[in-house]
Amino acid sequence: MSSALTNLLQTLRLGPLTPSIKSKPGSDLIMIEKTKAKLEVKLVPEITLEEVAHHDSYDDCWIVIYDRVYDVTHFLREHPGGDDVIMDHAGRDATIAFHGTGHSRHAVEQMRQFLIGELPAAQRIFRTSKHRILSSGIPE
Ligand code: HEM
Repeated sequence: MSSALTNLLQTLRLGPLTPSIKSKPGSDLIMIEKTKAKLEVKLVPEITLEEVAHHDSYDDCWIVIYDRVYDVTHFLREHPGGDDVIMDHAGRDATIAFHGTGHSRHAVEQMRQFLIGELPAAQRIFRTSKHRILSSGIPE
């Protein structure tokens, strides 16, 4: 762990991370792990809506959810809700459909592995250029 992260956690009075210790529900370690997860910001390239629109087929399927771009080509066949509902939004914004389905936290976590980019600031609806979330209920 970098000393900068150690210092930050100590400043937050969370103490140093101890990866070998298993966290128990309700323990401080859970808080430390959540803080650590928030600090791990994945840097992804900017991808415009125009570029996303080129990826609208079964063999090459990108969608936009909450201003982030996901390549779901290999997930289509595994999607519990079926491939057709995602294909309806291939190459386009699927936020309302995704949100309207009421996906579980598991689904939101699973989505992360397909992240390939985010919209440029001028095309974002939900997040500002500094990644501040503009509405509640949007996954970080
Ligand atoms: C990367 C994007 C997506 C991921 C990772 C994902 C994941 C999942 C998962 C794990 C489920 C099982 C139920 C749950 O845990 O919530 C599910 C169900 C479902 N999803 Fe998605 N999904 C994605 C995108 C979409 C989109 C764009 C739509 C568009 C409408 C959609 C529609 C549905 C529907 C209709 C169900 C079935 C709900 C039910 O039968 O109760 N999903 N999805």
